Amino acid sequence: MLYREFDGLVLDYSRQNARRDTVEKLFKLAEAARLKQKIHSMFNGDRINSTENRSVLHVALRAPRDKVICSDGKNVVPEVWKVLDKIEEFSELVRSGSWVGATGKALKDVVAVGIGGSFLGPLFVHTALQTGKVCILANVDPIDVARNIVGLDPETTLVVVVSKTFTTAETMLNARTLREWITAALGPKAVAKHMVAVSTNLTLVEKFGIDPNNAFAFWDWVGGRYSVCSAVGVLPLSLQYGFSVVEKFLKGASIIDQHFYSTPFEKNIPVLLGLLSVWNVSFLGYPARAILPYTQALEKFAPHIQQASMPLYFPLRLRVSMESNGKGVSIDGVRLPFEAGEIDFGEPGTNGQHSFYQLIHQGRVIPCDFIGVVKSQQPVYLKGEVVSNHDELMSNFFAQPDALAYGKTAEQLLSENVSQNLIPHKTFTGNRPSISLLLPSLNAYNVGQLLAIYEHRVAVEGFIWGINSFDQWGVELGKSLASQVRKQLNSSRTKGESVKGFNFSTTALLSRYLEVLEILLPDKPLSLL
Ligand SMILES: O=P(O)(O)OC[C@H]1O[C@H](O)[C@H](O)[C@@H](O)[C@@H]1O
Repeated sequence: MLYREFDGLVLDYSRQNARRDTVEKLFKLAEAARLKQKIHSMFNGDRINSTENRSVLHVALRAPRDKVICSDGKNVVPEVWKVLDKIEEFSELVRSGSWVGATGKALKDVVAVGIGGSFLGPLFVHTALQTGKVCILANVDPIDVARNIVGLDPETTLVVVVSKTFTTAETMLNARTLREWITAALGPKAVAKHMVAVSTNLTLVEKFGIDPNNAFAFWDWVGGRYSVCSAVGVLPLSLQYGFSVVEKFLKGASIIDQHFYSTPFEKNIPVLLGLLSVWNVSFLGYPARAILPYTQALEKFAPHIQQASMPLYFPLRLRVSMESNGKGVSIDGVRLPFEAGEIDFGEPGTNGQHSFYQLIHQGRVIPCDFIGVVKSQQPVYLKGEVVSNHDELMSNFFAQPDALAYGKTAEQLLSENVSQNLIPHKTFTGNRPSISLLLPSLNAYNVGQLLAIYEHRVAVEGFIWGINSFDQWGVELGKSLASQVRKQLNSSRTKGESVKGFNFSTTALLSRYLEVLEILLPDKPLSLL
């Protein structure tokens, strides 16, 4: 049966372009690729991220206290829990109003600043847990920062700077901007009460001026895009929802870790999903995947799985795959003779149905992940209606996979008296693959399960393709070119130096930018804060 259940979750993969014997062959492929050994290597703390010489142990971040998971022969679980305990204590102090700001007032708002993995995971989980309005986000664009602190009072705001390296240009710029916002209003000493940090680089945290006692550590065996279960996500989310809620999220992820590690492949949800993705990408040649949650609360799930980047803002009152598997060489550095990775995109249903589904139904073949939830976070029954608004939403969740799988034939259209000229336009070939994943509800525990399923699915794909899913060298090239441009802008703006050392096209565009800026920028620099 192409249907699996685990711990309240249901996976239906009967609408793939794969038969039972295809799945059997994929298990053989897994065996040939030594998938089981690779999974065990990851959990054993082997340095499977070989280009960075690091273990990949995000599973340790959500392991129960008594579990033993070693990196370099040392059990890392006690260190993990030391930080979790510190977060619990700190977030309770802030939430109860015992931690006061520089002027003695309790803190009401949290602004968390980060980018990439230090942003998207917390944003996804925050958006999933929040039943009310989704908060506004801030980008490195100064106007966004300015807009997002409108209405916030430095006296009652806590800034959490989230950066694994504590060197990322965008994050550090935003952190400096917010430091200035706080110190201008409350004086330099206020940083101690209004700014905390999450990082692996505690030396730079201290250099920045944040008290090391107010820093929450994580470790180089946690990849940025796999860091939401570290202090990166746990601190801001505990400040927002309380530690006990975040603990449930960690438990949900941990139960999937155990399932992934020990369940035979035929019943192993992340393994089945990973193998089917490899089938779709490498054998059927479908380069994209649509992630379509039928719940608005998962609107930031697809961006997290893509691993895009933007800074974030969390009002306390009440906010992985393309970076991982977007590789062109094998783990041994040999150019791949096939395409790896897929283009992930998505929107919650039914919104997506009114924008890009036409392409999915009749244009390109794009395997779809339909994600549905049985119990709505906010059920609404209108007077006189038997079905709830949520049932209406879920009707679409059930209908769309069939529309894709079965399509509509010319014969059916003829029997419906559709006019001849419209028949080609209304014909749908069907045979378009999808999976359906049904969660019992969208509480913190289920969100943890969902996260871990997708994290491990990405790992399975990478293990089969023989690539390193845990490094991201492609990101570095853009960063170093941006830094050259920044230097040029600096020397042009301060010393009037002309643009040099770039290709013709960039030189022309950059010169034009500087020329127009000269005309448009007023004499005095604008302060947006
Ligand atoms: O947490 P940071 O060190 O500031 O890094 C933030 C992000 O930087 C880059 O974009 C990396 O590709 C991401 O994986 C990382 O999450």
